[in-house]
Amino acid sequence: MGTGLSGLSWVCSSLFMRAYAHKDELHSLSRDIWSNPELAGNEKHAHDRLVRFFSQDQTWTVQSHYKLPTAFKASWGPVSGGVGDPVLNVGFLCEYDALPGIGHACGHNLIAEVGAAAAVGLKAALENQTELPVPVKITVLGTPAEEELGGKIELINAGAFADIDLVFMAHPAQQDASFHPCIIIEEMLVKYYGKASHAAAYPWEGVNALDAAVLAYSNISVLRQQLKPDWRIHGIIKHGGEKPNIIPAYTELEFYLRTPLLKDLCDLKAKAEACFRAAAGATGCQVEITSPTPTYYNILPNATLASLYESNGKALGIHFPEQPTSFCGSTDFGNVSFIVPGIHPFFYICTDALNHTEEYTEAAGAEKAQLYTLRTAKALSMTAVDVVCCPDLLKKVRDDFRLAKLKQKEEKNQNCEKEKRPN
Ligand SMILES: NCCCC[C@H](NC(=O)CCCN)C(=O)O
Repeated sequence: MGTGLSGLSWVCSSLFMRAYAHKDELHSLSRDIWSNPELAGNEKHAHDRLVRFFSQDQTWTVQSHYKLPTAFKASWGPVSGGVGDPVLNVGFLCEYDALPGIGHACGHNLIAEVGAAAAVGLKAALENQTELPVPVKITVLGTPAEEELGGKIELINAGAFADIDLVFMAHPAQQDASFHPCIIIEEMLVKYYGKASHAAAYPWEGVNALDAAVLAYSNISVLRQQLKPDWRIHGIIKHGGEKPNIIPAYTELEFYLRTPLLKDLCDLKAKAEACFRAAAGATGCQVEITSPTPTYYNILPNATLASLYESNGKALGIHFPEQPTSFCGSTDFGNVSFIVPGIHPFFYICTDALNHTEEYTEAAGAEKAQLYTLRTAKALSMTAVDVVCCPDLLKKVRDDFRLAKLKQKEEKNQNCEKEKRPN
């Protein structure tokens, strides 16, 4: 195989046929994960299932429980190149955590399938190649706990991305998009401490922590009217008391704060904190405010990878609407995008249902999502093939990455002091 062939012609010759051969196995993989939904950090069944999937082909080296109890790593290669040549390590990410009560309502079972399928597809295309411009290795990382805790951030901190050169994953949504920014998110946990008393006999002796929680919730609702259209703040009361005749001595709220820019997040945090503290003042409660999980960053764009993905996707029949999706979520892939050049496209799965609903859970397990899922995996593999085969493209991808980071750095310089983000 020479270096001049496009990803598409390669794929037509080998990858399509061989990846197609795995289609039932891949569907069974995602269906099994879908049937056994597990919350962030507890994805034992999914971890074991994915480890088995890769271990059955002995050309993969598989590390279970890789740096985190439910993370794994599967590596293949390097192929081609001479001894001592620098290796290009292409990463694919699998997510597999579910949501409380509604299972795989964000379709992370399909993210696992896309990651596995794209890696298997790339391996099929590269197997037996001896004339690649650089030796290539494939790494699949099982990245748990996206919905909560930020598994990828823990893996970054543990060095799991240190030797990866490019990273690919894709997320199910309402339409196809080669790039969607995803916004920064920070969590706020608010605890009010009051004083219990008999609610009928001695109400004047109590300090009502539920009143504080309700006022806090209302303060935020009032604040919302004055926020910028692309900011988000939303929360729940996690603990609201024990019994109507006991004045609640303790309540707990969990809020998510989101903005596209870090400097806006600082403003939003300050406004939210004022709302929470005002509720404490009004009721006489003590308040404790913490951010229990790390901040998820926005996704850095990579124009070259996005445009290659779009061309490959179009060749496979993917339609990319002019009007980008209004999906306004957040992901710990954002933090990865600051460390390694990569893409996180969105893909349609043959439903109008919205993420985080029971209808979406059903769609993520349905047979009809398969065509879209595997087509997405193929487009990712083809994009990887393009970059692997063409050193100029690899250089462009790396230049885009540097440029995007530089732009963010300029933005970061306008931020409040205490915010940290990788340079
Ligand atoms: N610590 C809270 C993280 C919430 C992340 C969650 N992610 C998703 O819904 C996936 C969407 C894109 N990956 C969110 O609420 O945005």
